[in-house]
Amino acid sequence: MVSCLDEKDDSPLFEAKPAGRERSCRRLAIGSTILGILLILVYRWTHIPTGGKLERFVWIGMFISEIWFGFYYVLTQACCWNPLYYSTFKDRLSHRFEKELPAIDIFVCTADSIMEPPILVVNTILSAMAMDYPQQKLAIFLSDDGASKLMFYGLLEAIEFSKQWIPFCKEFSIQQRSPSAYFSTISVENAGLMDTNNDEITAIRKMYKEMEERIQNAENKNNTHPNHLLSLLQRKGFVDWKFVSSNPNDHRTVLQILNDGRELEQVDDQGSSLPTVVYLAREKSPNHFHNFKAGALNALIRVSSGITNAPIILTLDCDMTVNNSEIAREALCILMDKTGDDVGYVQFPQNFRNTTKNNIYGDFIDISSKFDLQGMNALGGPLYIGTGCFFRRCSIIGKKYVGDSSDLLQWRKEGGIVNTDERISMLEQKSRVYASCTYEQNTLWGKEMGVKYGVIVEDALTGLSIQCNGWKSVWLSPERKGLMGIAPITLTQILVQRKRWSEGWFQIFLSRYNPFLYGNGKIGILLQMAYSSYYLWAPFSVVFLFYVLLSSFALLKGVAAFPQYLVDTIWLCDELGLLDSFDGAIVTGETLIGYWNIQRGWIIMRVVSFLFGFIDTILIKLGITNSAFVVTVKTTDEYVLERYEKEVMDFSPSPPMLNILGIFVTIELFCFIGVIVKMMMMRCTTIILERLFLQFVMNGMMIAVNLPIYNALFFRRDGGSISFSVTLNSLIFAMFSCLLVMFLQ
Ligand SMILES: O=c1ccn([C@@H]2O[C@H](COP(=O)(O)OP(=O)(O)O[C@H]3O[C@H](CO)[C@@H](O)[C@H](O)[C@H]3O)[C@@H](O)[C@H]2O)c(=O)[nH]1
Ligand SMILES: [Mn+2]
Repeated sequence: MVSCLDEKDDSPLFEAKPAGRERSCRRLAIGSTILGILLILVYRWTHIPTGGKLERFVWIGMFISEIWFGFYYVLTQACCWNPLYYSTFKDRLSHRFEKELPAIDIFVCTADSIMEPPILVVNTILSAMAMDYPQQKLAIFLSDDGASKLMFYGLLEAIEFSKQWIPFCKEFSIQQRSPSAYFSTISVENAGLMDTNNDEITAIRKMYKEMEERIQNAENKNNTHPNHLLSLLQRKGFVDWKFVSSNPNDHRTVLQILNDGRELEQVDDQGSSLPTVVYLAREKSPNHFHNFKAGALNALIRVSSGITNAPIILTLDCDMTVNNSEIAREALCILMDKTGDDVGYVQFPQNFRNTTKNNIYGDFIDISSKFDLQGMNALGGPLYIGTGCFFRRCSIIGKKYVGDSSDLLQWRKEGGIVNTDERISMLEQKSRVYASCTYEQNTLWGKEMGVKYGVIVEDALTGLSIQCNGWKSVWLSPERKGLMGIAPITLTQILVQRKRWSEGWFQIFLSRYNPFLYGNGKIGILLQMAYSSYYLWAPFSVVFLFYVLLSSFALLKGVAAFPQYLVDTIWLCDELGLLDSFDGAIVTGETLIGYWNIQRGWIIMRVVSFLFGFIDTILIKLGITNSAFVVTVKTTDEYVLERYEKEVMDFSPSPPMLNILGIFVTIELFCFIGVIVKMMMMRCTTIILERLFLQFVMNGMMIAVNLPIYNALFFRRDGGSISFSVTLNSLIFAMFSCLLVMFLQ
């Protein structure tokens, strides 16, 4: 390795490597698949049946769906065309810039102290405070849309604990800077460390446990606060809290600078300064619409600009803890390099610390990350995915890109310094207006400035508009995972989350921000395609349902939906996602069962989440409903957790939207049974099988892949199964529609 001192001062801080051989292989695969698709479409076109009406209808229906699938396939492959991998040289960064590293404002959003318990958020905050970075240059801004006193109290506890935690992390070079995550992995990861420093670890662990207990007690009994915090509480006072009723949606702004990193009033055990910590619950009133997380982020952008105004902003969800202590340095290698001047944000992947071995809900996020989002690097860069993203303040505020390379150093001088003349309370006073309900009236906030309003996936829309303002973005995936969050652990949680995503994305597609229109001339066509492949999840569901049901009903009727050629098997499998992402699954280290689960995951998402996302989007367009940001639950009861750990699918609490899944799988089952009965009665197995082979296989596969759903519908009796009313509805509706089809002429 070259020593730092030998480096010339303009040696690059990062490197972007195209994938050589891999790229050729992918292109070959894409090319041949597209060729296959075209051949199939030509075959469909030239072989439209001339006979019965029903035969024609089925054939043309399948044909139209396949045109869509083919089109969609092309969209998705834009990402795979030219993978580009970034790597960084952190030693060069510290050699050259250690003293001038820019200040960073870290935004953590939370919304509900029941669904997102304070101890979880406290861990996120501690992990960010303890990052490997000059602590006096860090500022944590917590936005609490739940306006919870408990959360506020948790934040005070976090500051106290950080005085021991930060020096501890530094002394032992701990990577995992969330205490709870660290203590749960410690025995495995740091066995050696354990031996020699047992005492210190035991002591800090005990301290953490006590804090955890105090926070939990406060939750349970609304307890009084422990002595060592009383003085702090008295001094800071719950001034603002006096005006907060129990209603989190109707209160004035609560803004408190709990620690000012530059004042050195609070230091850690080693005498070093702590990061600045600010609590914000923006003003809420029933007369104003608050734009969910987007509104919270914009309030944070403004409030922080009055306090620290750091040139770099990191956004974190309340469950995203720092897992790689050097992420800030990783990101700055890109943002501070002179060739990175046009990079508006650096996005880290979302990783989860609670995944199970076989990916029980078949979540495809990992595969998306490794392929699609990674693949966007060469096209201009990935979407912003809401968490784990380092922005230049000016890119997110929305100043048009001017290409001035000195920008970052300039801000560094301005940012990160509180005017010492201003007392903290004056500063609070001044900044409070930025978080008021009315501040944004008649401004460009949410439109041209800051995080964009109007859709419930503020992240995707904001990323797109930053791109369209001329910035690039980078997907950075260091070997040691940057951040770790909590993945949904029941089917309902994941269904609700994916419905929100598919709905928000489709809203973007139908809005004036449609990437093909809005991005026209601003971002490349491949990037427009890549983004659209996500934005079209919702309508995909409709075609998917139509295709699968048409083929199954046709099977029941004895009408052929496919020609009798083997080549279609491959095509068919591809479309059903049965071969979908096999290479992806292998590369991301999925087990075979995990791969199988991913196939089910896609089916369930399409049948339920994306379908409801689609319907809701249409209703919103028609002005019939409004969308809401339903927060993903991040707590759990012990039975749910037990099922999750055993990898048993959990359908509780069986929400009404499960009806559609039940009906779908039951129809599939009835069609399959129907055709078998028919074969036995008519003794014409071979004829039926010959003509309808592919449909038969497809139907059979659907049933095989969905076995856990049948189990929950008809056999399971535990708390995680599907409720009886859903089972009943499924049977009735499926029976009714199969009978209807059978008597159709
Ligand atoms: O009115 C709200 C609603 C949500 N949140 C916060 O937003 C974050 C994300 O919410 P979560 O329920 O965890 O949603 P996910 O689906 O897991 O989030 C993904 O998708 C969201 C967009 O739908 C992005 O905002 C997130 O960053 C991204 O991780 C959480 O910290 C919430 O506390 C708010 O601050 N205010
Ligand atoms: Mn989340």
